[in-house]
Amino acid sequence: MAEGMIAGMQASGSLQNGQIYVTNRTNVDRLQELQERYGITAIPQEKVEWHSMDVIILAMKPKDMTAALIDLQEKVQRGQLIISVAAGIQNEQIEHYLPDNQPVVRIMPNTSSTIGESATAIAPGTHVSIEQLTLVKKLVRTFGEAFVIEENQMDVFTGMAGSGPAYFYKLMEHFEETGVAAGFDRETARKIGTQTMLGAARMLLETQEEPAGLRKKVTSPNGTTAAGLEALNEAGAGEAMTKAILSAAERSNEISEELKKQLLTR
Ligand SMILES: NC(=O)C1=CN([C@@H]2O[C@H](COP(=O)(O)OP(=O)(O)OC[C@H]3O[C@@H](n4cnc5c(N)ncnc54)[C@H](OP(=O)(O)O)[C@@H]3O)[C@@H](O)[C@H]2O)C=CC1
Ligand SMILES: O=C(O)[C@@H]1CCC=N1
Repeated sequence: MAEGMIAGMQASGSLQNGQIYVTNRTNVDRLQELQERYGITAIPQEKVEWHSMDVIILAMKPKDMTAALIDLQEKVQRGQLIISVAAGIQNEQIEHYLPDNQPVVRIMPNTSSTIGESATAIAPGTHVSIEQLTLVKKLVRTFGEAFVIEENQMDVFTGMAGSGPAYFYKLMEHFEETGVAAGFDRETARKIGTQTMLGAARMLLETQEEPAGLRKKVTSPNGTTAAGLEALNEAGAGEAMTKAILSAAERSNEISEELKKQLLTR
């Protein structure tokens, strides 16, 4: 996810390469790769001048978050803005490990940040100033659209947009397989699917019409789309989408509960 954000930030031209630093715990080759690919500064953790960073973005797996925060306790400056992209980890849980009144913001991007098309949620913690929130919005907009939400909406946002690209890729896999099985070569089947998905998404964005209205315009009485939609309904496609979003949201909540248990022991 970090690479996706870096790619989007860099391509936006809003940030200079010299403004972006990236680090990790162990994988030196990965750092080298990121530095070569994006022209940013990739350095081992011990060489990071933490005090000179305007913003520290935490993009490790939720399971690695507690250790990372404990490590950060000594390094973070008072008032320094901390952004977390970790699914399921609440601002309060992050604040718990950091000095009093540390400004913390949770964001939930998705991998479409790579091409500047993420739908990213922003949920500020309790110690974030208006200026800092403005800065986060500006940063997030370098890799897509920003949605400022209440933190209690974060689990469901994660189910919708954080995980969302995977649902559409999964649909595309089926779309493509069906085309291939019917005799199209894979490349053509993928292009047909991609253009169809892109066209539908742009119609929604550019016409501002209701999805149901656009659907009706495709659906001739007793025609092919009606047959296709009936099959989708019979297979429970609508319910499946709702279930996917809610299951992901539930998992986000579970991750938060798992961290709460760790919190009791540290
Ligand atoms: N993948 C996605 O689509 C999305 C992911 N997220 C969130 O982003 C986070 C990362 O996910 P993802 O990119 O898939 O995971 P990855 O495992 O690909 O990346 C995690 C990175 O964190 C590094 N890391 C772990 N601990 C530390 C530490 N203490 N200090 C510095 N670096 C550390 C790891 O490197 P090393 O092991 O070398 O330290 C690794 O490069 C998760 O919290 C996830 O919930 C949010 C939205 C979407
Ligand atoms: O699968 C995950 O947990 C992460 C968070 C949202 C998307 N990917």
